[in-house]
Amino acid sequence: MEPATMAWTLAAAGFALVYWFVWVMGAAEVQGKRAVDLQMGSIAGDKVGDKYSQYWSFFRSPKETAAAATADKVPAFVDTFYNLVTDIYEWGWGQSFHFSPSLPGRSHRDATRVHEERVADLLEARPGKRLLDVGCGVGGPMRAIAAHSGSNVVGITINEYQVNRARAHNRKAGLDAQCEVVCGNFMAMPFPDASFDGAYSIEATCHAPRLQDVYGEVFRVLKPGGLYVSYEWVTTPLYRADDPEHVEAIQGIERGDALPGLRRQDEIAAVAKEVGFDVVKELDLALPPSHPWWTRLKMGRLSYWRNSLLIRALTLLRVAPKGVSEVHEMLFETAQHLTRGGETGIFSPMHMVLLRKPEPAAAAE
Ligand SMILES: C=C(CC[C@@H](C)[C@H]1CC[C@H]2C3=CC[C@H]4[C@H](C)[C@@H](O)CC[C@]4(C)[C@H]3CC[C@]12C)C(C)C
Ligand SMILES: C[S@@+](CC[C@H](N)C(=O)[O-])C[C@H]1O[C@@H](n2cnc3c(N)ncnc32)[C@H](O)[C@@H]1O
Repeated sequence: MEPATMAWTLAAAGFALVYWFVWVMGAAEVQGKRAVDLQMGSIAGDKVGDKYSQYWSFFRSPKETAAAATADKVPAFVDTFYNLVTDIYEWGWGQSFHFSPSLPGRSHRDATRVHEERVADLLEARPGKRLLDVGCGVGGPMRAIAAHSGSNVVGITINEYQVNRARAHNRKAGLDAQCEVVCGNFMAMPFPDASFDGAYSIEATCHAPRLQDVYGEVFRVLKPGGLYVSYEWVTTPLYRADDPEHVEAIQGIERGDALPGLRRQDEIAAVAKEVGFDVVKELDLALPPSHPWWTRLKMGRLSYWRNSLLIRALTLLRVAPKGVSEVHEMLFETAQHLTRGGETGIFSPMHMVLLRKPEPAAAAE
């Protein structure tokens, strides 16, 4: 081959390789977000590093002091966290920001959908019903539940960037007539009393410093007789506070997921009763016969490596803002702690409670 032809062939092959690596390999789990679209929510490109340091400063003071002194600062801290991670989550995981038990022989997408549709079925959702999605992310569950049940869903999230992403996805899916999204704090919701037929939260209330504050609000906005399903992040009875390995995994999960402190499994139903709910059902969906929820994290090692490389390249080329690599590295570490929590059985991200707001007559008994 002529040297010039050889050079052109090599250049074309190199270009094709880079194109494949960035556009194809780096494509989103669920079509939509690509590596080249990674932003840091509503944070300006040159402020990502500062915001990332600000995020970490929350964990610097001793735990007890931090929890007490900063409870009122948690929503802002959680908002910063979601500005930092939303695009990476969408790109590397999909539009549903939660785990699900794996289903042998079926895709992650199917497993996610089944886990979401279970919520709609538990709520007996159907056309004409108005549901509340407490901590809705970019709306993956909301769209699955609206499509499956025909009900209307209103989602609330503290993060404005997620509101815009969720609205765009709703329009694209043709579900914007059924799905609405509001920016606000689920501990002080901008909805009138008794304005929803049902409510659910999927892996979101773990961000509340006091579970009473969010469960109390859900109780207020539900109609009497209305059902509420929550998938809660908890430590299980296998967790030992005197085992350094257990403590390391749980603290790692808290630091990498913007949690003011994980709750024990037995606290959930107690808080629900305290705010007035009847507990209809309580079940840890992570326990057998369910298949492990953490295998999806373990299987992704090769893609983490690819993603990390891709992010570094895009940062160097100034396509992705500086600081994305650090955030990605933090998520990689968090994935190890979550996997450890799953393998040891000390942690569950899907402790399910089904609650009912009593009818007035029943409440008076
Ligand atoms: C409910 C919450 C979030 C749960 C999960 C959706 C996310 C927890 C950890 C996240 C991830 C970890 C590793 C990332 C990987 C390094 C990257 O290359 C691609 C994205 C990840 C897989 C990312 C995806 C989302 C999680 C699994 C919390 C916040 C309450
Ligand atoms: C892990 S994501 C789960 C999102 C969604 N439920 C899903 O499964 O895709 C947690 C969500 O809770 C929201 N959230 C956390 N604290 C909140 C608060 N105080 N008020 C409103 N939303 C909050 C976050 O903004 C985010 O959308």
